[in-house]
Amino acid sequence: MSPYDSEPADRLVTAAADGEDQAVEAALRPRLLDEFIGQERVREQLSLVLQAARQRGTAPDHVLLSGPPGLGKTTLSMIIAAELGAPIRITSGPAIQHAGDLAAILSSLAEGEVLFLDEIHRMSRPAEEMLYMAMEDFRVDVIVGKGPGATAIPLELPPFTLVGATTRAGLLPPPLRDRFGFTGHMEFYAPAELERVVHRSAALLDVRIDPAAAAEIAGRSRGTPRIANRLLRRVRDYAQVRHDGAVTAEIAARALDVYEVDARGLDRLDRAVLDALLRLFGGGPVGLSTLAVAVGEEAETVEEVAEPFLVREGLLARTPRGRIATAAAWRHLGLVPPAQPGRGGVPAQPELFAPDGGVAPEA
Ligand SMILES: Nc1ncnc2c1ncn2[C@@H]1O[C@H](COP(=O)(O)OP(=O)(O)OP(=O)(O)O)[C@@H](O)[C@H]1O
Ligand SMILES: [Mg+2]
Repeated sequence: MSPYDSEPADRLVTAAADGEDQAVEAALRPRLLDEFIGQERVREQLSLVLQAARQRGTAPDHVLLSGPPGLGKTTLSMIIAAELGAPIRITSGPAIQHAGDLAAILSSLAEGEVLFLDEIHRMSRPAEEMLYMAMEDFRVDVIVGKGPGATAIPLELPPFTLVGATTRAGLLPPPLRDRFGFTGHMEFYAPAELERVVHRSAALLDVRIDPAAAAEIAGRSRGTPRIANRLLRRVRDYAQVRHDGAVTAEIAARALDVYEVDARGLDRLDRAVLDALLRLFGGGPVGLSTLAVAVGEEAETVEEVAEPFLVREGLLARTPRGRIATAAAWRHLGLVPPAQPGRGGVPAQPELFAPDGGVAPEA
C-alpha cells in the first residue's frame, strides 16, 4: 500500500509494495547478511552487533531500521532473525490498537525471539508506553479491572530483540528512539548496487539478462531495490512476449519506454510536472496549486508523489516564491532555458544541446 493516499494505485515507479510485489518479494529476499547487497555501513554495524550477541549467548540490543520504502528494512529484519537462528514474530504499528494487543504478543514471545514491529511510528500511545517498559526492563504491567479498583499485575518477559522499522524516524518520540541500542539508517542504492540486485533477481527468476540491460534497469529504478525488481518483471514480460525471453539493453530500454519510465526513472506524472513547469511557466517560480492545475492533478499528488523524487534528483527546487526548475531539468527534457526567465523554453538545437548532460548554453 502506498504511504500516500494521493498516489495513483497502478504507478510502476512507486516505492511502496503493491499486491504483486508482496507475492513475489518473499522469493527475492536475501536470507543472510552476506547476500544483502549495498548498505555497507549498516551491514557492518549490524554484523558486529549480531556477532557480539552470539558470542555472549544473549539477545542483542533492540534494533531500529529507518529509511524510505523499498530499501530493505523488512528484509534486514528477517536476516537478523536468521543470523541469530531465532524465530521471528511479525506485526506492525497499525495492527496494535490497544496496549492489550501488545501485551498479548509480548507475553507469548519465546526466549531470544525477534519481534519485528513494522511502521512502529504508527503505534497507539498507550501501546507505546507499554513498549518502553518491555524494551528496557523486559516487563509489562497488565491492568486488570477498571476504575479505582484497577490493579497493575507485573509480568516478566523473556529476553527478546525488538526490531522496529519506520519510514518516518522523525515521528518517533525520543523516549522510544532512545531505547534502541542500534539504529540503521538505510540509504538509496547506488546504480552499481542496483545492477547487482537486478542480476541476483534475474537469476532467481530464471531470466537471461545482459550486463548492459541490468544497468539500463538499475538506472531507472530510483535508487530502490523494490522498483528495480518490479521493472525487471515488466521487462521480462516484454522480452518474453515480443522476443525470445532474453533481455538485452535495447529490449530493456524499449520495454521501459512502453511503460513510460524514462532513462532517469521519471514516469509520466513526473515528466508532466516538469514539462508544465518548463514550457508553461518558463521554469518558474510558480505556485504549487497553479502547477497542479496545469497538469490536471491534485496539489497533494504533485507535492507528495512527484516532487520528492524531482527534488532528490536536483531537477526541481521548492522555494518560498514557488517551484523552480534547475538547469538539469531543462537538459533532461531536451529544452534550452529561455534568455529571460518566465518566457517558456524552445526545443534545443542539436548543436546547442549536449544529451550527455553537458551544459546547455543560454539562448
Ligand atoms: N540489499 C538488498 N539486496 C537485494 N534485494 C533487496 C535488498 N534490499 C531490498 N531488496 C528487495 O527489495 C524488496 C523490498 O524490500 P523490503 O520489503 O525489505 O523493503 P522495506 O524497506 O521493508 O519497504 P517498506 O518500507 O515498504 O516496508 C524485496 O523484494 C527485497 O528482496
Ligand atoms: Mg517493509
